[in-house]
Amino acid sequence: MSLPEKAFPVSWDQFHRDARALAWRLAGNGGEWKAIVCITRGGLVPAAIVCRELNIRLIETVCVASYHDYDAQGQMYVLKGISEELKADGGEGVLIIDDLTDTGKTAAVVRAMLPKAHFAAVYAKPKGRPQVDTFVTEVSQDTWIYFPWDMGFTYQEPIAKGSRG
Ligand SMILES: O=P(O)(O)OC[C@H]1O[C@H](OP(=O)(O)OP(=O)(O)O)[C@H](O)[C@@H]1O
Ligand code: HPA
Ligand SMILES: [Mg+2]
Repeated sequence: MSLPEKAFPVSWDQFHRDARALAWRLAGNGGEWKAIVCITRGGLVPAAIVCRELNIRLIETVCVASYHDYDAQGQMYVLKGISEELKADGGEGVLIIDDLTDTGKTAAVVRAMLPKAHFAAVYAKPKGRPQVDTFVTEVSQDTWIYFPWDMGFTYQEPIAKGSRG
């Protein structure tokens, strides 16, 4: 496993704030969204926050898996697609939500299913940006975002090492 150069750890508080900021941006777009399609699993958390803020009650999932070990992206698997009802009109008025876009490959696969939908992610890396209509924070391509649901509390070595005792 090769670790990425830079780390961007995100706490639950920070994620809640950033997902709410995404909702504010989407509200500012003047959009009336008829449904959310969230890209599992990472998109489930921001989708819960955005649907509460924007009063959207029709929530669909598209189940995509690609990363198996940190920065190694493997084969893309669509485990569950989107309902025919939401795909009608090319997804006009539908909001697609994910936690982030990295290379943009996941976003491209889902966009192809709903070409007229609006794609929103909380975080974006430069390669994925062209796939995203609305996002909150950009981080560099060589940064790995650590989400709070993947983390736990651990002891931190002091910056000046060797002074634990
Ligand atoms: O822009 P890309 O390079 O395609 O990467 C972004 C995708 O990778 C992660 O999902 P992952 O496939 O790891 O599954 P998960 O959401 O179940 O963790 C993340 O949640 C995005 O969906
Ligand atoms: N963090 C977490 N999951 C990811 C990332 C990332 O930076 N890129 C692709 N999946
Ligand atoms: Mg994902």
